[in-house]
Amino acid sequence: MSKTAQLDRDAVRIGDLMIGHGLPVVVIGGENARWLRLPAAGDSPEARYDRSAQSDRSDRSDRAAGAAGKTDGETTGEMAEKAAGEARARWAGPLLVELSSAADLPAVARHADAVVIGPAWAREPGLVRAAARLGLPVILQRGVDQRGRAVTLEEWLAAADDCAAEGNEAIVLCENGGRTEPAGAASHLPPSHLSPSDLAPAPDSGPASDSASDSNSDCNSGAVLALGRAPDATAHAAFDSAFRSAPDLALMRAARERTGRPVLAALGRDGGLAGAAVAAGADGLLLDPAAPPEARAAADEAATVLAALVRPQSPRTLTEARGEIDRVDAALAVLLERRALLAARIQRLKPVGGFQGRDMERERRLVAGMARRAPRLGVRRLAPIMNAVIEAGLHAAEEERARDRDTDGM
Ligand SMILES: C=C(O[C@@H]1C=C(C(=O)O)C=C[C@H]1O)C(=O)O
Repeated sequence: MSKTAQLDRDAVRIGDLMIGHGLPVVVIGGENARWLRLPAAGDSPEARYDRSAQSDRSDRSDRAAGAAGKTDGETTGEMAEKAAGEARARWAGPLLVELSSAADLPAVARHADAVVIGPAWAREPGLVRAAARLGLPVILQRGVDQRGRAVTLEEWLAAADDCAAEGNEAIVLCENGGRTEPAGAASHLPPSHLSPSDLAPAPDSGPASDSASDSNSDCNSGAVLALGRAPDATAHAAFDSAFRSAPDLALMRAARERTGRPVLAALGRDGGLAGAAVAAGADGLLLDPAAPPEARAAADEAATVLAALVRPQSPRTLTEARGEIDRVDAALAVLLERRALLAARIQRLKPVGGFQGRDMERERRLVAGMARRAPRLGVRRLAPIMNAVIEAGLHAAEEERARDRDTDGM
């Protein structure tokens, strides 16, 4: 019996984590689920050391290389076994393991809850099919392949079809970034003009190497053009790097619409696009194992607050419904806090502020405006709610002013 027990293509279960349409946005790489990238055979000892140090710094040593670094005589498969086994022993929750080669498959089958196929392999049907046959959910990443070429939407979806052809429908599409369109004037070269020496890792992607593993060494970096030959190269390089390594959210959305399968946005170590990814329909956010706490916080916040606004759900159980209420309340709290700050500002701007300067006509109009967006409550029910909100804001503002006066008078 396969571990996936997949019924429907629009939701995939990984351990106790459900990813899909109509379900809460998941954050992988944070508290919900871990992502382990297996060390590649070509990893130099320095690269392994460097990766390990990054993991240690972020206090999240899921990145196997280094922690379970290769010692002499160890095969790639043994390395994978050790790394995946160690990760499993440290973490009981959902564990996603990224292959570095076909030799890793047995270790993945033994220890992982899902197999991750990195962008380097999306166009290797043999490996994709072999991974699908493990019977685990498959996370299929799109980005830049081993030769520095961006995998197209069609190729990505063809790889998903390869998985499905093996009888595995538990597929999650993960958009990593890597543009097919050139971003800067100097990069109007067809991909076939590229040689490995034209490629450089993105700034945060660790030591440069033309090995397959290193061109895929960071979730979100991919390989970018080093525009070293053009005169305006330096000016464009930083922009190009950021642009090319960011997930293509329009493409992610298209993949979701075309296939009905759940999609993830790979954010790398930067939470900056978390909100945009959620708004674009991501069912989950994938963070690099070495992402700093701020990136994880940004991803969690987008998956909670923003998702409550842009991703209405239809929960079926009491637990699901309460989870959704918690997210809506989180969004309300953020907005109530912002409203109270604005109301306090207004009290300072008005000739007469506070309760003394209360403007009942303005309050009546704002309730009427809100009732159009909240027809279930209507004016009659909203009026007392907003009266309480407004009075709470005025009380907080008056207390703050009194404190300020005391401080000034001292
Ligand atoms: C903020 C103001 O002061 C008071 C508080 C209001 C509010 O919190 O929305 C509205 C009207 C006033 O009674 C204002 O005049 O706009």
